[in-house]
Amino acid sequence: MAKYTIVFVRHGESEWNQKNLFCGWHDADLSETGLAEAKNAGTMLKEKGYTFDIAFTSLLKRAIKTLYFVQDELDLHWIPVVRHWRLNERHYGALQGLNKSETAEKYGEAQVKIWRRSYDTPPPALEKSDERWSANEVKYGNLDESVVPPCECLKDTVIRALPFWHDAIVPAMKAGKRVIVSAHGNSLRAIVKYLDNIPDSEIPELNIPTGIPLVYELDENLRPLKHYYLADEAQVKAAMEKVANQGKVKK
Ligand SMILES: O=C(O)[C@@H](CO)OP(=O)(O)O
Repeated sequence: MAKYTIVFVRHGESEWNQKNLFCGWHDADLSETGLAEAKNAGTMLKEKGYTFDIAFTSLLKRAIKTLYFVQDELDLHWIPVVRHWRLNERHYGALQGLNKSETAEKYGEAQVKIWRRSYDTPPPALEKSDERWSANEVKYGNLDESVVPPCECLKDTVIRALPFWHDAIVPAMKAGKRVIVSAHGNSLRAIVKYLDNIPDSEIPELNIPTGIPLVYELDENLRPLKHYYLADEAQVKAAMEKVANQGKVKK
């Protein structure tokens, strides 16, 4: 029997998802569709009887707002919310702001897949002089500049996300709290890779859809017993394919 249950949700569609732009640490807002997805995630959780004692999210508004709309549906505005940069999206470096399909036209779909999904090949790095350099943003002002990445491959995201998993999320679960995590496609891929021990060679094929709650049931050693999305299989499959196809040349 499961000792712990944790719910992950990737934020609803952002305005930059809608435009098919590499987003990373750029603080894109939810699109209208994303807002509806966030509310729908809350409704699905409510219908299935989920409730939470604490929530964790990133410093990016697409995840924070998604969490808020989930809380709103569940009438859980009052629970503690811990926001942390370690749950941020993977930093997409100099690709941030570029269109994924146009980048595939220019560099080829295979290269874009490497940049999007390989475990340890990072995208091109941002220069400190670039106006997109994240350390210039007020919200990262209290961070040591050396931890603000110029770009990240998934391996880098695993390395920076796991300390937060172990030091903040696990203790909350062990204290008996029901936890929800609202984060991002790649920060969630990082956590799920760790939980399910997914090999580096298989992780490129994992895509996490927006706005569909993903439930993990864990044993007393925090090993996953099973996981499932709160949506039917066909819907999840289609949503995953949609994410995978974002890196393809537009026909
Ligand atoms: O652009 C991004 O930051 C991420 C998530 O939206 O995209 P991808 O699925 O290409 O890693």
